[in-house]
Amino acid sequence: MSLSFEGRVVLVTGAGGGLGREYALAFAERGASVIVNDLGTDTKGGGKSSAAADKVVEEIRAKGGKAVANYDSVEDGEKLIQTALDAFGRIDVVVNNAGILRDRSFARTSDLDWDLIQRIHLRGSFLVTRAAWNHMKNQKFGRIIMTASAAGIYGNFGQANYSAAKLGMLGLANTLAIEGRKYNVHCNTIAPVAGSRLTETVMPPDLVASLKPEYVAPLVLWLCHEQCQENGGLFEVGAGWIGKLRWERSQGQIVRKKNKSMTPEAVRDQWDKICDFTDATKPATVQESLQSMVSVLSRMESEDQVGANSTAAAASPASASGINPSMAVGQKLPPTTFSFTHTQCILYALGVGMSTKDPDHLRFLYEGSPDFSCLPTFGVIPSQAAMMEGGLSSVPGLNIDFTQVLHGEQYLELYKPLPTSGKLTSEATIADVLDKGSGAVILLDVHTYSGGELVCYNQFSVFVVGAGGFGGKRTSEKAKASVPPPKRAPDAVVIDSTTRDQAALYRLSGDWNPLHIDPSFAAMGGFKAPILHGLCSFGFAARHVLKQFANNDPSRFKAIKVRFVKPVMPGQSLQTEMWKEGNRIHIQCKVKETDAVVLAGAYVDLHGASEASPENLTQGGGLQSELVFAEIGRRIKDLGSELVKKVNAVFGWEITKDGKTAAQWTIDLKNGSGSLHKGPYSGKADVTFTVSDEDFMEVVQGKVNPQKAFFSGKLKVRGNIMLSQKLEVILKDYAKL
Ligand SMILES: CCCCCCC[C@@H](O)CC(=O)SCCNC(=O)CCNC(=O)[C@H](O)C(C)(C)COP(=O)(O)OP(=O)(O)OC[C@H]1O[C@@H](n2cnc3c(N)ncnc32)[C@H](O)[C@@H]1OP(=O)(O)O
Repeated sequence: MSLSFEGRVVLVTGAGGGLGREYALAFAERGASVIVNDLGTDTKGGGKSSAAADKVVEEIRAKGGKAVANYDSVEDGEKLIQTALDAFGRIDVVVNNAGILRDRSFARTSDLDWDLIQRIHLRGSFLVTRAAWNHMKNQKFGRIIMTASAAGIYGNFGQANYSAAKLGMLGLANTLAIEGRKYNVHCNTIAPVAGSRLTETVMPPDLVASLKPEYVAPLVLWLCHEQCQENGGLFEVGAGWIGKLRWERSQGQIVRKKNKSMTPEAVRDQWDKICDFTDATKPATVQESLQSMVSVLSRMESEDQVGANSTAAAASPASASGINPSMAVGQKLPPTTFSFTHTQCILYALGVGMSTKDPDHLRFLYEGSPDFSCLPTFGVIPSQAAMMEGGLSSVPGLNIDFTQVLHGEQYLELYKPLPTSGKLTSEATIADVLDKGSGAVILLDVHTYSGGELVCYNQFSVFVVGAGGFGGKRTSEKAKASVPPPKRAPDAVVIDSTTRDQAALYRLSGDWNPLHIDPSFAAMGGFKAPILHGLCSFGFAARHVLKQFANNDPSRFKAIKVRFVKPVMPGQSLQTEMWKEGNRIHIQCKVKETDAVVLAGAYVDLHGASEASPENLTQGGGLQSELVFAEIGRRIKDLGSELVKKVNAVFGWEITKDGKTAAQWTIDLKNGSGSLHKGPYSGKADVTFTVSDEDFMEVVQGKVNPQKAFFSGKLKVRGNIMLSQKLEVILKDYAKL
């Protein structure tokens, strides 16, 4: 099928001769209505005449084509576009071709030589394109051509002004390509070589003769056709040949050590490596470019730890081609350290939809709450940092297009309740790589430690759309399986809205993937708008279960598994359906507005309400003070009537234990507060406790059963809330143990 431009309206600037004229004739010949713009100046911008444009319009009309002339300067961009709208009612294609030369050696380039060239080429292209931009966006179609030059790409003696303007146009085109993509407005750049009024001043006549404009125009027509999806490309074209250009970057070299200054001598000493293009990479986006910078930092971190030396190359987008499981599986990412305070815990809780509207949420939102806690699903955050900062892209055998990465599945298991502040170290390993046909699945196992003790384990399943078909296996025994829910109506359903800014808020917890905020990035992944983080919906679902089946007690949480089957858009409502089967709560989440299942095969495993007996606490012997106290708190809460009796005896107060008004007890060493509550935890703390140094030591060392210590009076309860200050001091001292 020949390429038709029937119904399209095309503006060609500088179309009175040379390349511009050729484009205008070619577009018209294929049915386009053409605006032939030419100011009628000479090659240096002098003089003015309507003759050049008129002549081309006549030529077109003589052949039965449609064309009108325009004689305005490209600096009057609006007028050019108005001509198109007046004559034909729309504008589909802009070919920025007009230009003049003011060649001078750099030393002799005057302000005027400089300004004139920038104004006509760069500013003119900007003004004409801007005038057309909204029309193109609104009609969801537009094609723009920028005319650069080899002089800009490579430099050329005597053309400093022209080179600068021409490469400026490439920069303009690169960004327009990104901004226009989702509106089907594409922008490409050509660097043509043709015998024209401009080139005849710098080329021998016989060469000019062989470089005919008609050997350039077909590329321009193709790039401007609706069938062509090329966007943001740069092409050299001439004499019937076309080549595409792209950036290449050497693997480079890290020239400083962490926390050390960077010296010119280090740069000198590594110069050969910095400039060595062996295994060069080809970053195509700012994201790809920055990705390697992020990885460089984490690599420095790991070098600092192991004293190794490495190149930034390994941190730059993988130079291996495609997915190669035999290279990738078993690879470890550099360990990462995640330091956090209550601020991150609260920010995360807000990110997964907690709100002060619900009094139950206060314990996760206010560090002053007596039972202030970290949501269990916060456990994914330090681990994710390990993957993102650790540079998945740096793993040999994983050459991934990050615009195609989706979160496929997630498993999280906690071995201890998460602290509300601290330092966690994570180590990630590529557990397996699967070929799912429509995509590749990368399984990452991440273990997170606090001071050498395992706190949680995550398995991330990363789905790379379109990266399948590399001949790998389809399943893995290492994958944590998802489990379908029972075939009966759910035992409980919770409906909760996400907000329009849910992803914008959630990302502040550390998942900076532009897919969730940047419309152009989302468009590259094939989405109409940025989508919600999978782990945000996951956080919503988990807290629904925690509220429904565990009275919001984070210490009851054991593990969660989720598969993300469809994206969620910020602002949609999540409907979590839950089935209780013993300590396993099966879950399924739908988007309420569309009824589409978005989380499937999911479950939360809870600890039973009386799974850990106080006796068990002493068995480890080496339990840390914080955990002992957390457990004491949990057990005291479960002691029921015994506790009620004891407390009532000590204070003469009445605390009932009838489920909802159960006495609750928590301790947070970092915040130095411990309290017994009368009634639900949203109530005021009524009672504080204290303990002597020796007795506390005995409990910590596991020599004394905390339950017995409590009832023997070694762990004393006091009825004066003001004593919490004293308690704080005591506990802070012990926190150092
Ligand atoms: C450093 C980087 C770290 C990155 C971590 C993540 C960063 C985050 O910022 C990114 C996100 O949060 S993205 C948002 C959350 N995720 C989503 O919205 C994805 C939703 N899911 C989908 O669109 C499809 O399921 C889709 C597209 C995933 C698959 O759909 P299809 O291609 O149609 O697949 P289908 O034909 O149904 O099945 C083919 C095989 O693939 C398996 N499969 C399907 N969905 C899967 C999923 N979600 N996870 C894992 N495997 C999945 C199927 O089971 C099938 O395999 P098999 O035949 O062997 O069973």
